Amino acid sequence: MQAVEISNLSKIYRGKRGVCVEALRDLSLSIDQGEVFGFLGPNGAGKSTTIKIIMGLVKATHGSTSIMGKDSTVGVAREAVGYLPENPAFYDYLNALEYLRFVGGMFKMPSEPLEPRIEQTLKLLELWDARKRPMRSYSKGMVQRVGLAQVLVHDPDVYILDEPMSGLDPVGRALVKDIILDLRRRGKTVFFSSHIVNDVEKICDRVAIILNGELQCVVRVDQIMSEGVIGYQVRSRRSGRGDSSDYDVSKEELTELLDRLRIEGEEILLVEPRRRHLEDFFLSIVEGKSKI
Ligand SMILES: Nc1ncnc2c1ncn2[C@@H]1O[C@H](COP(=O)(O)OP(=O)(O)OP(=O)(O)O)[C@@H](O)[C@H]1O
Repeated sequence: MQAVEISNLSKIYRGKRGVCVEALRDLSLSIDQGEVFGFLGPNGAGKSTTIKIIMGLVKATHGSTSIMGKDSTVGVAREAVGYLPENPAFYDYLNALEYLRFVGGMFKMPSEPLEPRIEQTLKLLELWDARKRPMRSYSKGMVQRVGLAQVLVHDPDVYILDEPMSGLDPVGRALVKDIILDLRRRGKTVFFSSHIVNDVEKICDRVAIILNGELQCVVRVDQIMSEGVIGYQVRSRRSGRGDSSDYDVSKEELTELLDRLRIEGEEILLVEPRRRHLEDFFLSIVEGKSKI
């Protein structure tokens, strides 16, 4: 059984004056259980629309979505899900502690696992000291962290996150990456959208790229990374001398260079692959330079 299944999804938004926007066209995706899956696309590509349809917030024009084998438009299917909306907004007059108690109550969690879980989650997201301040006083990044806290507090099996790194500083982004990696270690499924490709590269098993509402490709990140070695940087130093020399060589030229440097009595300090990053791949798809 797939954790999330999206089948032939289409969405046309119809405006009041008959203006139509085709946001999704025949999108199909399967997310395996235990997988971290990145949903990439530029602004306006259709990522949030897809996620809102899965979460039952927007109605599809055609197609269907399921979570753990159940129709995701039926509420009971979403009990196993932690959902982070894009730009979360919370009750301004509640503090983080009260809000997480409210969320735990919605998931019918008894106070015994709930209270320690709230403490653990608020500490993890560095909100513990601010837990009794009303959320209207929180910064943008703090609100995003509350959004992540309410996703984690009931320990669901499936996580659907719309731009989880949005509004966070580099420290906050690194924390979110660690949290997602920890979820993967614990066998959870994470489906998240982003347009910041560098954030995705280190944590995803697979990514899908969507453009103008159409799926362009689904790729394994490790495959892109391993196929992406385009050459090597080599640094060497003549024995007894302080200065080092750098060389950029292709894959084919590497062995010949290393042999030559050894014969010349050079000490090899570094051999580092230069690879095509996921971002290069993403840009080549989005800019139409390559297709899969
Ligand atoms: N309620 C709406 N009414 C009309 N058009 C909409 C509505 N919501 C989204 N759209 C349009 O649908 C398309 C896809 O939007 P969507 O928000 O799904 O993209 P996205 O990939 O999430 O973008 P971003 O990265 O900027 O958040 C865009 O052209 C957008 O203008």
